[in-house]
Amino acid sequence: MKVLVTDPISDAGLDVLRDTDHEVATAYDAAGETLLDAVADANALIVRSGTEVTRDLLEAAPDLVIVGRAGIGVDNIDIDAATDHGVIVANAPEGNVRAAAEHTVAMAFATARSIPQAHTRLKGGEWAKGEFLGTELNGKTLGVVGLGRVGQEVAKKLDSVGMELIAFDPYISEERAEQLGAELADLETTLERADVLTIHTPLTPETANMIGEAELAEMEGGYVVNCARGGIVDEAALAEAVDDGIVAGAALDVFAEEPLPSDSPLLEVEDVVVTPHLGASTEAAQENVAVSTAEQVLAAFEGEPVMNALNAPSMDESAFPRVEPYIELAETAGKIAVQLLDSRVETVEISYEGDIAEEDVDIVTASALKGVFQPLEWQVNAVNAPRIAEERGIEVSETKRHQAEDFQSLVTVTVGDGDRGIGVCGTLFADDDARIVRVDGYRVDAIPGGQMMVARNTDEPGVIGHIGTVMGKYDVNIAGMFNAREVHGGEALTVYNVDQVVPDAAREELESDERITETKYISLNG
Ligand SMILES: NC(=O)C1=CN([C@@H]2O[C@H](COP(=O)(O)OP(=O)(O)OC[C@H]3O[C@@H](n4cnc5c(N)ncnc54)[C@H](O)[C@@H]3O)[C@@H](O)[C@H]2O)C=CC1
Ligand SMILES: O=C(O)C(=O)COP(=O)(O)O
Repeated sequence: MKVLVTDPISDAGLDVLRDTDHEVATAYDAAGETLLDAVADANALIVRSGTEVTRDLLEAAPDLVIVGRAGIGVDNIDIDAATDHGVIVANAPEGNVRAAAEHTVAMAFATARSIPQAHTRLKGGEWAKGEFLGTELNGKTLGVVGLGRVGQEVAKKLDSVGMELIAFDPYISEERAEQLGAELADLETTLERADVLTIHTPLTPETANMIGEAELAEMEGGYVVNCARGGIVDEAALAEAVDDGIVAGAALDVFAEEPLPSDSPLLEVEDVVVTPHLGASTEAAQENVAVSTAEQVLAAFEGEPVMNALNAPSMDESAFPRVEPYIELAETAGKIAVQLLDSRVETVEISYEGDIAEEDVDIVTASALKGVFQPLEWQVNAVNAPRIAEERGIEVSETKRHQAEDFQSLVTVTVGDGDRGIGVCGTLFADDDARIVRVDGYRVDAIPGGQMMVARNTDEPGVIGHIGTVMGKYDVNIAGMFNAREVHGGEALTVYNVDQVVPDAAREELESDERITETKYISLNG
């Protein structure tokens, strides 16, 4: 597998990848066509905030399995497009939180005490002591917009220097805010009360330009710190508010245009402190996020759950060994069921019985859907299968029953076309040996694999012999079979494992015999 890294990450992460047999390539300055060429044969792409992962880029990378973001923000990644292409997107949401929070605190002090401005004057030979009268943070109010991981860490740190805490975050519980000693309020109140306003939301359509001229007007002499994302605060409005003294000062680590915001008015304003997106740039943070991202790439290559996947089912690592064998079984059951139905799929039901019903089975359900869609869709996998179902208006349901008749665990995939449904039920014997134990209500004991044929015929002497003869005539070798019937002399269903494709002509010849009602060739390959 080839891992392409397009933004600089710590050697600690690169070493995790290099310790495997995978190829690791870096293309730090690649852009435009060069970048598209570089991703053409990549199986994984690792980025930071410097690479725009667009739909075009994803289209240029047909073998991509995962995009790993060695950091938190994924606003530079088109996750929708990745999902459409069946590409996992995973970030590293923990590793740089402390670094980002420390940088935010440093920026709050830097602006409140004019440290960069005083520094520049002194380096220029001026002892401008009398010109700087700072603001003490002790006793002032910190307004936090976005009380997530970084926001909470900043709140804790600035609480310990004696600040009051007020926060605006519509998606956080009162209880969590209370634990931090923060009062939850609406945006307007937060702006009015904050002496220092610090932003910690992701950049989304909802947060873009959420702090503009009207919001800044509420600040009256306060400070604004943004170490989250450029574009959340309107840069022109902030530059003007600081210039006019409505806002006392601002400190920014992030810009609407990066790198080097070419015409941001903020760079011209004396009381605006800036850093070039350094929030996560500590050795510890970079090691953390690089290692975490490399591990997730390896998990994706192994088909294991990717812990921080943003668009794919993820699961608890300790439960994975119990669930893993069912992933393939469900896919197989889905593939068989859809080929037996052989008409438009309108419903898919995945039911779990016995021990497996106790587990988190999202990943198994996604895999069953993958099996159902595989014969129909190019490049379908557990990432995009749930979306394919949704887009096609296919009703997906999941049921769980804690008891399983005769077996420890059963997974049944039933596909329906609105008129009828075909259920294929599988289980695992010792050593995770997969068995199909029920097909459309018939009890069978079939080993799924390779190529199969399922025939329905009347239960009378000579029929199976006739089927064997016809198959032989078409050079199809029968490797194994299981015959099932509900009642003596009624309809029987037989599952054949075959070594060759069953040609249409063979099936037509079989079906021309009035004792044989239906034959279906099933391929589990691909
Ligand atoms: N400058 C840098 O180098 C770094 C920047 N970041 C950025 O910091 C930001 C925060 O990261 P985390 O705390 O890890 O994210 P998080 O997801 O843990 O927290 C974000 C919080 O924002 C809240 N939120 C979402 N929409 C909101 C809205 N419309 N109004 C108010 N609150 C809203 C969410 O409920 C959540 O609590 C992200 O934008 C991230 O990219 C993170 C690390 C380093
Ligand atoms: O983790 C984040 O969200 C960051 O903003 C850090 O960005 P970076 O990895 O330094 O480009």
